[in-house]
Amino acid sequence: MIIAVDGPAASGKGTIARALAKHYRLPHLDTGLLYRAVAENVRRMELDPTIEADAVAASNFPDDMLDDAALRSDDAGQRASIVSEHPLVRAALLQRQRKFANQPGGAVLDGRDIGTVIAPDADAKLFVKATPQIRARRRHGELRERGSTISLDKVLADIRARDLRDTGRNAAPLVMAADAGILDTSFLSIEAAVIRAIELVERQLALKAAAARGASLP
Ligand SMILES: Nc1ncnc2c1ncn2[C@@H]1O[C@H](COP(=O)(O)OP(=O)(O)OP(=O)(O)O)[C@@H](O)[C@H]1O
Ligand SMILES: Nc1ccn([C@@H]2O[C@H](COP(=O)(O)O)[C@@H](O)[C@H]2O)c(=O)n1
Repeated sequence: MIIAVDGPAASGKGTIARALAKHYRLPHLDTGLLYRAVAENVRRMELDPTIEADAVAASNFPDDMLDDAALRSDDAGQRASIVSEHPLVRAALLQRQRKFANQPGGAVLDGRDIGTVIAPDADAKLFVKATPQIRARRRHGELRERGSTISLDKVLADIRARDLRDTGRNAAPLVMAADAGILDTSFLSIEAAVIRAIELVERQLALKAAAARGASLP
């Protein structure tokens, strides 16, 4: 079974995807980390993230780079959204994500284009959202806990800038798949959001099973 979880920055999609992976005993891939690794590699190689050839040259990073704490910074997220605009960078990361999604038994992947590009035939799709202010507050708290002194205003401005780039780019923009279930986590606790996510997945699985039998659900 493949579960696709998409949504904007800090909407809670990673939290939901990890919980679904645990619930259904599936492996999980946070695809944002791949773009963050390219961005971090660009920085280390002293290349320019806005130049496609530079970003492509940095797309071949070692696997253990995905565990690097540097990838979790606000800056790395911003730079990731710059390198992710390049079609050739997206192409360089495509097979790795598809291979993960199509492994025997299935997987849960979260990102921006999982339900639309990476796994358009996923068994269940969620689009996780929350208001920019709530996302900024959550991300700010998380960064402060990790020792960052970044202000809430800066986190909110960065989230808005990232939303604009992610939804406005030509290559695989952030857009909800037509067959995704919407999960607005703005006023849900993590526990309530996870329960709702499982309900949405179960509903989609039941609808697909009924369709396969030629029946319909109430
Ligand atoms: N429903 C919720 N209520 C309160 N806090 C939440 C909720 N969901 C997630 N969080 C917190 O918000 C922060 C961002 O969540 P998470 O990392 O899951 O978002 P994300 O969409 O995966 O972010 P990114 O786009 O950066 O990968 C984390 O600190 C997480 O614990
Ligand atoms: N499938 C994806 C995943 C991520 N991106 C880009 O990477 C940036 C960082 O992602 P996070 O999930 O870690 O916030 C994000 O802003 C996107 O630009 C992507 O394009 N496609």
